[in-house]
Amino acid sequence: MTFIAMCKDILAHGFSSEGEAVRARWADGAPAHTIKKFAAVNRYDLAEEFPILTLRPTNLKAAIDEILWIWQKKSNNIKDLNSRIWDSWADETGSIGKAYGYQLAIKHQYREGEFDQVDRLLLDLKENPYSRRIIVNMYNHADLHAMHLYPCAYSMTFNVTGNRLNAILNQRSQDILVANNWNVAQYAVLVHMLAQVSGLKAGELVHVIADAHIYDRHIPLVEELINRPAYPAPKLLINRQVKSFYDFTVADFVLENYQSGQQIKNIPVAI
Ligand SMILES: Nc1nc(=O)c2c([nH]1)NC[C@@H]1CN(c3ccc(C(=O)N[C@@H](CCC(=O)O)C(=O)O)cc3)CN21
Ligand SMILES: O=c1ccn([C@H]2C[C@H](O)[C@@H](COP(=O)(O)O)O2)c(=O)[nH]1
Repeated sequence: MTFIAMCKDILAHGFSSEGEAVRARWADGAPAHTIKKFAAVNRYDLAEEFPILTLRPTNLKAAIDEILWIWQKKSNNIKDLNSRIWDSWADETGSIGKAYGYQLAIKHQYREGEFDQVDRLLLDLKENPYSRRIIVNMYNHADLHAMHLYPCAYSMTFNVTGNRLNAILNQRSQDILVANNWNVAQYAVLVHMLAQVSGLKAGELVHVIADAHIYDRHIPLVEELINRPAYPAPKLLINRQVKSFYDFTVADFVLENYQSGQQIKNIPVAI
C-alpha cells in the first residue's frame, strides 16, 4: 500500500531537521522538526480504485468542501469553508491572503479571450483535450508576499490519454500524517469531477511531493498507524446528473463500504 510504503521509507531513511532553523511551530512555541524524504512520487489509478486511506477515517466531505472552496468557489475566506482547518492561518476578516482560491479567480488574457485558470482548464478539456499545455498553477510569485501560507499543493498538469483524464499534482511540502490522505482523496475527487463534466473517464493521479515529511510529534502516531490492518478500497459514487463543474456540491459524493481503523484523536497540527 502506497501510504504505508512511503511512511516506512521516511521513517527508515528520512533526513532529520534537528539542528536546522525551521519555520513551523507547535502550539506551545517549540520548533516543529521533521524527518523528510525528498521527492515522494505516488501513482494512483483512479479507474481501478478510489485512493482513500483505510488505516484511519478521512473526513471526505470536509476534504471535498475544501477542494470546492478553492477550485469552484475560488474563495480565500474561511467564511466560505465549512470546516475549521484553515482557522489558524486566517486574519480577522477570515482571509488567508492571496492564496489558493484567490489565485484561481484571477482572470488572464489568452488568445481566445479572458478566463480564470479553472475556466481555461474546462475549455481546454472540452475543446482541445489532447493539448500538452493544460496546467493550473497557484504559485504566483507576484503575490507570495500577501499569502498567509504559501500554497503547498500548488499546481496540476492535466494530460488526456484516449478517453482518460490523467493528472500530476505537484506539492512542494506535505505533512504526511495530517494531510496526505486528505490531499490525495480530494484531488482524486477533483479529477473525477473534471472528467465527468468533460465527457472523459478518470485515469491516473500522480502525486509528486518535493518535501514529504513527518513531524517529530507525529512519529509515534505514524508508527502505530502503519501497523494497523488495511481494508479494501471503498467505492466513490458520484451523482451522474451533474453536467457543470459549478453545480457539484458535497452531497453529490457518497462513499460506499468505507471501512477503516479508529480515528487518531487530537493530532497536533504545526503552524
Ligand atoms: N502543519 C500543517 N499541516 C497541514 O496539513 C496543513 C497546514 N499545516 N496548514 C494549512 C492546511 C490545513 N490543513 C489541514 C488541517 C487539518 C486537517 C484535519 O484536521 N483534518 C481532519 C478532520 C477535519 C474535519 O473533520 O473538519 C481529518 O480527519 O482529516 C486537515 C487539513 C492542511 N494544511
Ligand atoms: O494542503 C496542504 C497544506 C499544507 N500542508 C502542510 C505542509 C507543511 O507541513 C505545512 C506548510 O509549511 P511550509 O513551511 O510552508 O512548507 O503545511 C499540507 O501538507 N497540505
